[in-house]
Amino acid sequence: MRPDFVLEHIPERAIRPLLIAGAYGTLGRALGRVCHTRGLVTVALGRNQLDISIPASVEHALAAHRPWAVVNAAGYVRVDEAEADEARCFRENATGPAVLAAACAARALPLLTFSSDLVFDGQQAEPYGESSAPRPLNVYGRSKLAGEQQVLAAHPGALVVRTSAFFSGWDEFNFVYFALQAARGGQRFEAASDVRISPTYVPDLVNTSLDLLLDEAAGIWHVANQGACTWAELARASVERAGFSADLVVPRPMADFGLAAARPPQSVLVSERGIVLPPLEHALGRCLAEMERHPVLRD
Ligand SMILES: NC(=O)C1=CN([C@@H]2O[C@H](COP(=O)(O)OP(=O)(O)OC[C@H]3O[C@@H](n4cnc5c(N)ncnc54)[C@H](OP(=O)(O)O)[C@@H]3O)[C@@H](O)[C@H]2O)C=CC1
Ligand SMILES: Cc1cn([C@H]2C[C@H](O)[C@@H](COP(=O)(O)OP(=O)(O)O[C@H]3O[C@@H](C)C(=O)[C@@H](O)[C@H]3O)O2)c(=O)[nH]c1=O
Repeated sequence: MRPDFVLEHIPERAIRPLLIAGAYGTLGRALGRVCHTRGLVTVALGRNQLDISIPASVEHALAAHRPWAVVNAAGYVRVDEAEADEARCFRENATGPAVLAAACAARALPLLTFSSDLVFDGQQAEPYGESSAPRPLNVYGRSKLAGEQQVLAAHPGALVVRTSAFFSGWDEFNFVYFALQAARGGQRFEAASDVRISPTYVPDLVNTSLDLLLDEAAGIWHVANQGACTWAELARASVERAGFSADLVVPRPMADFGLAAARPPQSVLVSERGIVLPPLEHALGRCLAEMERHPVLRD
């Protein structure tokens, strides 16, 4: 059989890479790791190699790497700092994704990008589905909503995954890690007892988002683990399951934290479109098992 005949029958995604923008944040690193496990070839670009808000930078990266699809893991996630840093927050969460979307649309490339539960105001009694009306309460939420709208206007086939409250055993930049770190040091950990969220285990998020991308899903999808709890309940469950006293977790009203940005009292996500992730308890168990191999639980 001639080699060129064989190549004709290999799918594009087996010979062209999946391009990951914002590859060195929590989500970007997890995407790289899961793609490696799944045998998906990637090209991982940090801000120095690809600034998503600069059209020439995006054009250069797409021309140089010829990906079969693009995943945008970049973003501005400092919710309180965003209140006084609106221009940069919008550049990274709205302009950047829109620039990527236009460039991908021009090349008919699939695009996966991420949004947040903070597009909602928390006034609805029930969990939020994809069709629920967004009404953000803070600059970060407004920037994510603008990003969703601008991406889908430029590239109606883009996949926009709304997700929330990451936790992971793969890095130290998340709430579960902070709670365990405090407990391990015998310190009390104050956590909000009046804000309900859908905590999301990053490996589950990444696997499901990649499945949706490979299935050529488009539009807005809610992807979070099944279940909901307050930040205080999440801290308590994490600390207890890791073998520490739950009394170390001190429940407090969110107002006591004096944060710059308003948070919705609830931003629980469900999917009306049929996506179901493993239950939160199961995800937390896997996260803690992963953390046993991590310094947080070692002496
Ligand atoms: N963390 C969470 O709980 C949630 C996150 N999300 C969304 O998930 C995405 C990823 O979040 P997460 O991994 O936590 O964030 P991180 O802050 O860990 O990573 C974001 C990365 O994006 C990079 N970046 C920022 N602006 C640009 C740009 N213009 N061009 C290229 N890279 C850029 C940052 O680089 P640098 O370090 O140089 O700034 C950083 O490496 C975001 O869109 C966020 O809104 C959604 C819901 C929940
Ligand atoms: C540090 C800390 C925070 N909290 C509360 C306040 C806050 O709402 C929440 C987590 O703190 P953060 O400021 O890290 O997260 P916050 O900015 O509220 O959370 C959001 O991050 C952005 C990026 C998103 O898109 C959301 O989905 C959501 O996860 O927990 C405590 O209760 N105790 C603590 O010790």
